Amino acid sequence: MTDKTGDYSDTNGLESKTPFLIGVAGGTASGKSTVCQRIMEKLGQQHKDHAERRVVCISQDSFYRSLNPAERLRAERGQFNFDHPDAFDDKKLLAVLKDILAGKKVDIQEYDYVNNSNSSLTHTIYPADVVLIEGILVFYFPEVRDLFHMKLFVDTDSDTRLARRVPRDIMERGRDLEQVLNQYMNFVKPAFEEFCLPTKKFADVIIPRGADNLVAIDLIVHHTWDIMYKKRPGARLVNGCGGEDEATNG
Ligand SMILES: [N-]=[N+]=N[C@@H]1[C@H](O)[C@@H](CO)O[C@H]1n1ccc(=O)[nH]c1=O
Repeated sequence: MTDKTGDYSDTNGLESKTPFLIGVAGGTASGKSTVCQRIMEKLGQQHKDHAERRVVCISQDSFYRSLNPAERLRAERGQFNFDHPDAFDDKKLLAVLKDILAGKKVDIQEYDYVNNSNSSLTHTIYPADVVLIEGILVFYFPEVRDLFHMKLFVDTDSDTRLARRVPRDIMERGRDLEQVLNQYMNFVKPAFEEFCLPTKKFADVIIPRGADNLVAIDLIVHHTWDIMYKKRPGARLVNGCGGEDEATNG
């Protein structure tokens, strides 16, 4: 029988199926990306070829708006606020998410933190079952927030986040300690409190301790799996999400 949401017995059903959109918010260095990676691994998608991957992740950082010359100069001196909503091109993010929901493939630019701008590198996101979008302000813009089917907030202590952020910015983003701490105190911390933390109330699930919280991640993976695949008779379960073919049970 065809269940109320339509017949998914053919694998082509995926292309015509709206992807399950998961927003993952939280402060900088809270573990958002790692939570997304764990969810992708557990759904058995991490090592698949891009074109066949059924769970993908994009970052809100790919949607930083272009800076004018004066802003770029400030950014090089660590005097530009990348944690403020105005730093993002939310209209572009909204348009891309709507394309993803329409089952279209989209090209996403890789952000270059060293040069504070989008790099020429892009990667293609093919139609997928589950699309994760992670970023400090993914719940700030109402039209973007309203597109998510599930909203997760990664709630990690600020001191833990700072302790992670300092070495990362120095080693991976070519900054010095003084600049990192100044930027944190002048922009990152105040903007987190003013713009990011208030969006926690929109979350469906708050994940204390982020990626270390394996119980929370397992609950989220199983719930996502149930929503996405229990409806597809014959869908194969992988990576401990049930371990056997789902028969149609009417
Ligand atoms: N600076 N600062 N903070 C933002 C924010 O905390 C985080 C968002 O992922 O990336 C940081 N960020 C963003 C753009 C950039 O060019 N450099 C940078 O460090």
